[in-house]
Amino acid sequence: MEVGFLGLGIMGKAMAANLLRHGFRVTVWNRTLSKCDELVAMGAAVGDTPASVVAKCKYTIAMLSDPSAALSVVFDKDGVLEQIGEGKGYVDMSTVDAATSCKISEAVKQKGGAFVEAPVSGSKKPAEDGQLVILAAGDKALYDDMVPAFDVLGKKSFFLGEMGNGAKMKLVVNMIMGSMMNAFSEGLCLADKSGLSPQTLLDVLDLGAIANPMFKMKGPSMLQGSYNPAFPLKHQQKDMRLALSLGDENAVSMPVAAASNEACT
Ligand SMILES: NC(=O)C1=CN([C@@H]2O[C@H](COP(=O)(O)OP(=O)(O)OC[C@H]3O[C@@H](n4cnc5c(N)ncnc54)[C@H](OP(=O)(O)O)[C@@H]3O)[C@@H](O)[C@H]2O)C=CC1
Ligand SMILES: O=CCCC(=O)O
Repeated sequence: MEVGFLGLGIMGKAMAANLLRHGFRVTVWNRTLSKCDELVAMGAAVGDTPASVVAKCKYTIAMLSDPSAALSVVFDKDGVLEQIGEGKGYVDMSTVDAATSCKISEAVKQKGGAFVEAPVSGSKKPAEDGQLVILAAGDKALYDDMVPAFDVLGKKSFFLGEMGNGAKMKLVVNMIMGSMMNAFSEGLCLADKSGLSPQTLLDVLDLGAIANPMFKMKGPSMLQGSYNPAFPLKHQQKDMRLALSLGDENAVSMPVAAASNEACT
């Protein structure tokens, strides 16, 4: 199966590498083209523009920072829209809002192409290990075509129905995660400043009802003050902001998320 891959950041690089390791023919593109070099060394081809990748590949995946980047890659000069068409599919796995997904979907469909939004839960290591959770929505036929790729990229894929449901599910998940991480950070600080051992707190939490893989993974690094980004704070804050907008659209009061968003800013 030949796949185009647009966006080789923390996630995209790991995901494209995974596809290559599993025998997919992959043509990559990144705004900063030099980031393609590592994937080329693994056997990837390179496209000069998003349009050239879409022209070459029946299916193209994108993994980009935010709504602005996702829209730019589709609508700008040399973008996806210049080459998408009948028989081609575009899959955006970035974390964006539903309105962005729907705008891309309408434009791709007008050109005769098919579109699936498929944001993911799971960070850098799950991306490297093919253990992401894929939250897809949109064109069911394209989703079905992409299952072999999704099965390599993730441990579970959900098809959530109409366009926008993938984006909304992802934003709800990351709103909860951002709120949890704020409480976790405050708890570690309170333990430390009140004379308790933060390590003992990690041990207690890991044995109790609120034990979870994220605290177990992030806790030790936080105690060591090691913050090598797996999920950049700018993206978590983007997600909190988009989730709060989703709350506003649905008249849902979210004071915890609002406070957490302020802490991310
Ligand atoms: N990191 C994580 O743990 C997770 C991240 N996500 C989501 O996945 C997406 C990618 O995240 P991540 O890989 O961490 O982010 P990075 O910041 O590492 O990479 C962002 C990518 O987007 C590209 N980009 C940014 N702006 C533009 C633009 N205007 N035009 C074209 N390309 C652009 C960057 O290109 P360049 O290299 O040129 O800057 C890069 O390839 C985000 O939506 C994020 O919220 C989802 C799950 C987990
Ligand atoms: O969007 C990124 C979330 C990171 C994770 O799910 O661990």
